[in-house]
Amino acid sequence: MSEAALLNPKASAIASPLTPALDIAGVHRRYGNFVALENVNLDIWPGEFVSIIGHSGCGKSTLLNLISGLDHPSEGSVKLLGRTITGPGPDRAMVFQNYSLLPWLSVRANVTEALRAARTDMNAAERDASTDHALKMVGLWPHQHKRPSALSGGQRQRVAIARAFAVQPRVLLLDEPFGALDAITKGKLQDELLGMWSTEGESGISNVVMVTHDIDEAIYLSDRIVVMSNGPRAHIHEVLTVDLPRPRDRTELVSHPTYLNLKAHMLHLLGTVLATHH
Ligand SMILES: Nc1ncnc2c1ncn2[C@@H]1O[C@H](COP(=O)(O)OP(=O)(O)OP(=O)(O)O)[C@@H](O)[C@H]1O
Repeated sequence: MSEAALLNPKASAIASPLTPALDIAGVHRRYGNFVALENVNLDIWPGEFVSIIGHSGCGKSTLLNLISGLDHPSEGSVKLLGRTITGPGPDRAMVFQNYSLLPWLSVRANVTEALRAARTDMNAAERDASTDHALKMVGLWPHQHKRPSALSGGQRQRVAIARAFAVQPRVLLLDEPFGALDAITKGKLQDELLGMWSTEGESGISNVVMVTHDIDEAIYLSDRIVVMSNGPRAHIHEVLTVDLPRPRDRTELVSHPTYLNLKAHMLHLLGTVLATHH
C-alpha cells in the first residue's frame, strides 16, 4: 500500500489492511430496561471466519442482527470496512435460525428472488446458473418446484443455506445454520461453506460470522471463537484463536493436541465458568 493511500482516508476506507472488515465498538443493546448486550467490542479482519458461542439468551442472535443492519445498537457502532452499518445491504446475507423463507414462492424462486434483490450485477442466465448450482449443492434440486411448506425442517434450512450461498455476499452471517441437519449433511455443507469462503478474489465470501452451539463445528471451521458471557448484560468473555493449519482434516483434527486443548478449554468455560445451572 502506498503512503498516499494510507494518508487519504477515502482511499484507505476499502483498501487498507488496517481497516477491519467489521468493527464492533462499545455496543450496547437494550430492550427497555432489559440490557441484552453490554459493551461488546470486536474487530473482525478481512478473510476471517469467526464463530460466536455461548449459552441460550446471551445475545448471539442480537449481535448478528446488529451486523446485518436489521437491528441497531442502543449505544456504540458497528462498521463494515470503516462505514457505519445503517441497514441491510447486498454485501451481507444472513441465514436465520427460523429459515425465513417466503412461503408463497417455490424453493427455486426463494433462491432466484434473493439473487434478483442482492445481485443486481447478474443477468437472468447467471441467476439461473447460480440457483442450479446452490440447489444441487444442498441436495434440493429435485425439490425445487415445491413450496417450503412441503419440506421438512432440515430441507427448509438447506433452502435458506442455498439462498445465502448463491448470493455469495462479502460477509455471510449464519445463525446456527446446520443445527437441524443430520451429521453427514452437516459435514458436507460445512465443507462447501469452507470452499466458498476460501475462494480468493474480489467476489465471493470474505468473512463468515457464525453462531453455533457446537464446539467441534466452531473449532473445525473458525479462525477465532468468541465466547459470550451469560445474559443479561452479556459481553465477550473470551476470544479464542484456533491455531490449526488449513485445510483441516476432520478425522486427523480430533487427535491434534491444539484441538484437544481448545475443546477442553471451551467445555470448561461453558460447563463450569459460565454454567447456567438450569
Ligand atoms: N425484541 C426483543 N425484545 C425484548 N427482549 C429481547 C428481544 N430480542 C431479544 N431479546 C432478549 O435478549 C436476550 C438475547 O437474545 P438472543 O436471541 O440474541 O440470544 P441468543 O444467544 O441468540 O439465544 P439462543 O442461543 O437461545 O438463540 C434474551 O434474553 C432475549 O430474551
